[in-house]
Amino acid sequence: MILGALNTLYDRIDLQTAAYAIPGAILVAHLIPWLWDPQGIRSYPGPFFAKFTDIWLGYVSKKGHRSEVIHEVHRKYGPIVRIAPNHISIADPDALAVVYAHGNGATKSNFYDAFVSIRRGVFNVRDRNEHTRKRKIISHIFSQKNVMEFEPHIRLYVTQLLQQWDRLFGMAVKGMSGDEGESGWKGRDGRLWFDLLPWANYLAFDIIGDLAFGAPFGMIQAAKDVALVPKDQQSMMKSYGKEAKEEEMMGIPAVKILNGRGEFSMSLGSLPPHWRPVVRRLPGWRQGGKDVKNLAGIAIAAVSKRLATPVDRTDLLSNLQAGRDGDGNPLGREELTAEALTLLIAGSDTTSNSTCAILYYLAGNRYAQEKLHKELDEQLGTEDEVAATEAQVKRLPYLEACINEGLRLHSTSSLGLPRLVPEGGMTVCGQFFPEGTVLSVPSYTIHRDPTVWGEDVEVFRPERWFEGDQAAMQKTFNPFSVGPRACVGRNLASLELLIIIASITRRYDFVLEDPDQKILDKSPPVQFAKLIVYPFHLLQISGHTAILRPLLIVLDGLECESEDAREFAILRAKYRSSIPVDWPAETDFEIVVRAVSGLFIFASTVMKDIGSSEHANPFKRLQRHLSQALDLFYARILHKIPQDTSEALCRHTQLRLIQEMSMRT
Ligand code: HEM
Repeated sequence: MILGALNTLYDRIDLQTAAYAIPGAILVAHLIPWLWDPQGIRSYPGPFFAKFTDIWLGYVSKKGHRSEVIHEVHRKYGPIVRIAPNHISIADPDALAVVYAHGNGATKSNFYDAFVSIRRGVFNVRDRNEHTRKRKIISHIFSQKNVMEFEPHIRLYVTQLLQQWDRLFGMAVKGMSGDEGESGWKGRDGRLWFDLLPWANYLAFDIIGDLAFGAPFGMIQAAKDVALVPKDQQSMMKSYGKEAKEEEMMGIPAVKILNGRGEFSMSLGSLPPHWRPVVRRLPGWRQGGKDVKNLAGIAIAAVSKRLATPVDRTDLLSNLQAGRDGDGNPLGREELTAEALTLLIAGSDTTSNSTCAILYYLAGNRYAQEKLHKELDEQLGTEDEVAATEAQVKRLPYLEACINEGLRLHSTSSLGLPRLVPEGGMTVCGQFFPEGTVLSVPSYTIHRDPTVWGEDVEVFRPERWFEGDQAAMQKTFNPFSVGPRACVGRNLASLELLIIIASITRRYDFVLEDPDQKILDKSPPVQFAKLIVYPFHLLQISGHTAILRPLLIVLDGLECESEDAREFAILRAKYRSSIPVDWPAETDFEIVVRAVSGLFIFASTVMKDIGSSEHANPFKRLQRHLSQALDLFYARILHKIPQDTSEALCRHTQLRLIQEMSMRT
């Protein structure tokens, strides 16, 4: 019947009429709501197309730079802008406490429907009562006490990761290269070069796999993005408790799929719900739909494996199983799987992207990285434990400032999280918004508000966390969101970041391959940085702390006014942490002589050690530092001793040092 009607219509309408009628109808369909203006928001400025259609926001989201574009829109039009026909973005820190407040009646908007797979989980459930029930079960899992029990597991995987890097480093300094990690690794200039993002993903997936399902995905050990999914998801869910056969499973790239799914859901969620079934079938979107399904498969396989082989410890899944709904009933298998999937998604790429962002900024900022090295060396001591412990990292102000500064510049959820105004409307920053309006506060933009953070908002400068208006900064800093839908895994995420960043920075020095390379603010971000990694704990390696004494005296003599000297101040502090504190401060001639000879002995001894070990590369760094130290030493100290003596001393020391070094290189 419908076909018949369409045929009749087709016969009656000629192509020319259709060419006018179709765009005309589309225009009218968009113009009427704008003229009618049911929410009374027509007066708010914003991009022209965004006033009439959701396509603008959908397009911007699909392109992957939503937060940056919205930021530019705010710079152009001011703090309150219309970014879709029914969506107002408010870039004002004061709005956070209203839009996301406890008890304000606002719910998540239909944006979150695009993130549902299997069934709604705590992240994408929109009904308030349903959310309260789920949240009660889940927040218990993430109590500070429970999170502390996870600490050894986090450290285990950080250790595995660093052992892998050490192994690759050993080969890289011999000039080798390999294909472990998504884009492989190579040795160049005696250093190890690789892309950090895949490794950060392996780490995050293995940690969350262990915490959630009692076993890691094994990505670090395999150095590969791979997870098992069932070929038939439904039947596997029905047979939970039975061990799956090998032929029922297949391997898929989990990280790739997670990223694809994030991009897909983000852009689909920005479109009106009635368009989504059509749009998801379009060529650029079909793969995203498959990713959503495959991702669910990862959770199904992991839950199935875990239920078939129970582990003798508490993990998130056992906590979920112990949870009860309002009537005292346990979660059904679908709900259990949906929540496990939520934790897998929420706890993996968030942590890995944050890790990458923080290390990216540290890699691009020598001063901050050295300062962090210093704090870690001083506080963590000289023990050669690979992964730092919670007790070691919990009160390190500079480490915390580096993490906060990284999260300020690069929050993984930097877009404004959309909330639906409840019955009765909502007044935000003096403006009234009626029921049904969608409001959001973009973290990306408020994290760059110069009135809060200062004029250098784009600069990674951890020091800002010790200056300025602390209350304003704390109020504006929003990486984990606020209110009833704030991140439930925040305690866990913070602990992970502290241990990961401390352990990596303490052990390695890293730089960007291309210093001008910008971090991309895609959500989720794509790969952005290469790291150079090499162990810097020369002194711990050498174990010759006694010989360090004269070296310190030399370094102590240096004044710290120039950039070079600042680096030496950091170096000195680092070395000092390995040495007994009862040192004479004098720099008389005797001591200078001892210092220079000590420097020489130190250098040659360390070089002997290093030269005979596989760590040939740190030697180069030491060599650079020592020759710089000597240059500065000559320039600034030697004028204090008789010239002929100093010249003889210089020549003698320099010559022997150079000879020794050239023998070793
Ligand atoms: C650096 C790491 C992390 C960041 C930056 C982060 C950030 C956030 C943000 C901004 C939200 C609010 C999302 C929204 O309203 O749409 C959120 C929610 C959530 N996060 Fe995290 N998160 C991190 C790590 C984790 C971890 C490790 C877990 C657990 C394993 C986790 C579990 C959750 C859950 C379950 C929710 C939904 C809470 C609810 O709606 O009640 N997150 N997270």
